[in-house]
Amino acid sequence: MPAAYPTQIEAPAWRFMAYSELAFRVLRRFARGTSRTLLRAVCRTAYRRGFGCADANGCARDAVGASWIAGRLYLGGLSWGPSLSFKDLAMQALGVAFACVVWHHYHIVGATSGDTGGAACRAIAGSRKVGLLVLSPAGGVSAFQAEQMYGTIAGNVVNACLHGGFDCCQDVVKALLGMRRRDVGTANSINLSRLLLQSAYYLALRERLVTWPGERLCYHIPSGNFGNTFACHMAMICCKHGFHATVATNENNVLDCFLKGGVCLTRSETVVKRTHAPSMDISWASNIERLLYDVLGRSGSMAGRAARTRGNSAAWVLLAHASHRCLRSCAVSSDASLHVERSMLVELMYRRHGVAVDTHTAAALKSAMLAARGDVQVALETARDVKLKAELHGTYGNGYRHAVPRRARHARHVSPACAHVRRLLGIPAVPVSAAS
Ligand SMILES: N[C@@H](CCOP(=O)(O)O)C(=O)O
Repeated sequence: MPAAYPTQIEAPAWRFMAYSELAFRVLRRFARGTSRTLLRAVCRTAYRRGFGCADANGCARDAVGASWIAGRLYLGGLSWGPSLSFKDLAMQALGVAFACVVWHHYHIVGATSGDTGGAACRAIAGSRKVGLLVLSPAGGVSAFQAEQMYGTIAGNVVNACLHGGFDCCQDVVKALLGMRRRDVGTANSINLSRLLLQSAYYLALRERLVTWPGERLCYHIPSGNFGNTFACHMAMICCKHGFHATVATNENNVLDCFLKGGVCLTRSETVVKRTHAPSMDISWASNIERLLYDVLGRSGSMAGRAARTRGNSAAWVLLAHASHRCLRSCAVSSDASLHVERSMLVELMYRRHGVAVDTHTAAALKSAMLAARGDVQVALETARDVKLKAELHGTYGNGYRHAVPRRARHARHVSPACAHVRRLLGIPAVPVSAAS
């Protein structure tokens, strides 16, 4: 957690600033001890590389943009990076930062339900100093995501599948980090720098979409591990004018329940349903513990006790208290969606507005469409539709070949750096993957 949040950080000039410069200005307020030259160089390098998409008119696009849908409804475009998901906005910068500041071999471990893994592979593959180990649930990612991750041919990248859901992969990552080794870090939102980098786009979009000072803006955020929403929560605290956030979830609605004043913050992994919005198929949203810390007076022990209700009924009272505090004091609300609603919205968006969205983004759009008419509503994009298209339509076509590796998808090379992490985990010599 940041020791303290900077406040009122935005300035009028931000509206016209390139995203790389704006991200640098957000970051420098949190990372006060770090060289400004280094931070600026990291942002410039990260957001130049691989974000150079042009829009339909051939105009250069910034790393972050918003497309108008109808009335006051916008789609927050965050998936123009190399792996086609919003995770690139943080992972590309982290990849550059790791390469700049790490002197010896460093090991990054990550758990993924599809997007974090792809973004990490794209950001770290080929690095000479950093090794990457990605753990994903066997059969729990889309065909495109599997090809994108398991097809990464680089000596420093290993993909391994675990039998279990995303929670099981994340538990392994947390156990590894718990060993407190200085040479092991993570690509997940457990790593606060990922969330600091993500909070920049909330401020950037707000600057671009709000036209007069009192205008209200609400972000609708597809949420699984709650990292994206926590990044928004941090941005809200730092922002002069504020905005509102709504968490959009699927049938695995533990977050929705918690934020509506119920207390079911966690469920057994066995009752997690597999859906066509797999990034939301989790039983425990890791970053909620950070929100608990903030709403429970920044007390680590209270947040820890409230978060550990798994098998501990005494903590429920504390958790119920936290849930009501969130309801009263946080500008975060929630909405859950069903498969049929998301599928209908994917279809409707394409037919009526000519916009192709993925199933997670559809959950955010549902929430945005139900929200108050007078305010600016921004549904945030999770990934480009192609990442989950095969699951809905049977194929994802050839239009996006640049986002998946061109070579054979079973070859895998193992670098000494990753072999070391593998040994730590006790993973067999040849990594097991869904592809094999
Ligand atoms: N939905 C994520 C799961 C990991 O979340 P993170 O924000 O903690 O990295 C994914 O797509 O991998």
